[in-house]
Amino acid sequence: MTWMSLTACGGPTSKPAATWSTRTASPTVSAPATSPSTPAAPPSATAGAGPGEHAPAGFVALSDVDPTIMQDIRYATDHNFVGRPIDGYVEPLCILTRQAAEALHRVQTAARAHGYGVKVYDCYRPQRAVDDFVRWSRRFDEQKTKAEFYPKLDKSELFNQGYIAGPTTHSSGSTIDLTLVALPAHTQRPYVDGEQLLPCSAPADQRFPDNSADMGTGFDCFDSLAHTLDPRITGPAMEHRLLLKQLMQDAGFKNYSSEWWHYSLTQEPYPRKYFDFPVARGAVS
Ligand SMILES: C[C@@H](N)C(=O)N[C@H](C)C(=O)O
Ligand SMILES: [Zn+2]
Repeated sequence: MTWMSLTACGGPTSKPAATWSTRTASPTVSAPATSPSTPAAPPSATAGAGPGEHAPAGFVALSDVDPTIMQDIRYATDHNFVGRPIDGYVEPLCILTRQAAEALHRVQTAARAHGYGVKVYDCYRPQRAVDDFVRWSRRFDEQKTKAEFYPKLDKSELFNQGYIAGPTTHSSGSTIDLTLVALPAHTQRPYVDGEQLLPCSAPADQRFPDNSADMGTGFDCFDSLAHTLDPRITGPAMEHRLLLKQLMQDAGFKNYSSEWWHYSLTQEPYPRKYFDFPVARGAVS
């Protein structure tokens, strides 16, 4: 994907969506809070959900709350486990409930005292994106980025083993996938669609050169090495995971033990609501 997909807020990601309006409140889908779960019965949140929907009250663009938090919104790009932009990601943008965004701003302030900044990979995730993941998981011939994101796992296991959830708490707007970046942040080279892929579970100098602190694996590495407290992760990588965990817990977030990058606000304003408005500037303007 392009260089422009990795930005600090206030950069090129924050341009307004040009083509769609804000005519209705977003529908929600209520589904059992069984995250993560299997893809057997995807919710039908997309029914009647056109591209003109607006976020409910209380959703914000993270860049409006803290423009210093870096954003690398992978599902708006080719650099993710599917290998193309995902349905519903109109723009590479982090949208969150105001409570989650303000809590993340506190994390950013605390992280700076340790010499780090926060970088988000995913924030609010529309239900239509989850439905896209489910459809993709059933097409066994599509393995474009297996070599990087799930080199040791069969694709059919990704939902079963809890690496992808449907429904997901991301759709409630208070769950974030994120990492820490040592400051000053190094420039990260762009991912080029079709480039040779390196396994996310390889040592830091042998995987995609993300500018984040070494967390022991890359983001969305569907491998047991990504389990937050996996005992094979030691030294600086485990220290980075534990620092992120402490900073996030102090701000009211809880980690998902199978993914070092996945955190949910414990006191979230929309529990078990699965929204489906698009990820686009116009949804929160
Ligand atoms: C897909 C990954 N980034 C993630 O967020 N996984 C959890 C389990 C989810 O989908 O909720
Ligand atoms: Zn997540």
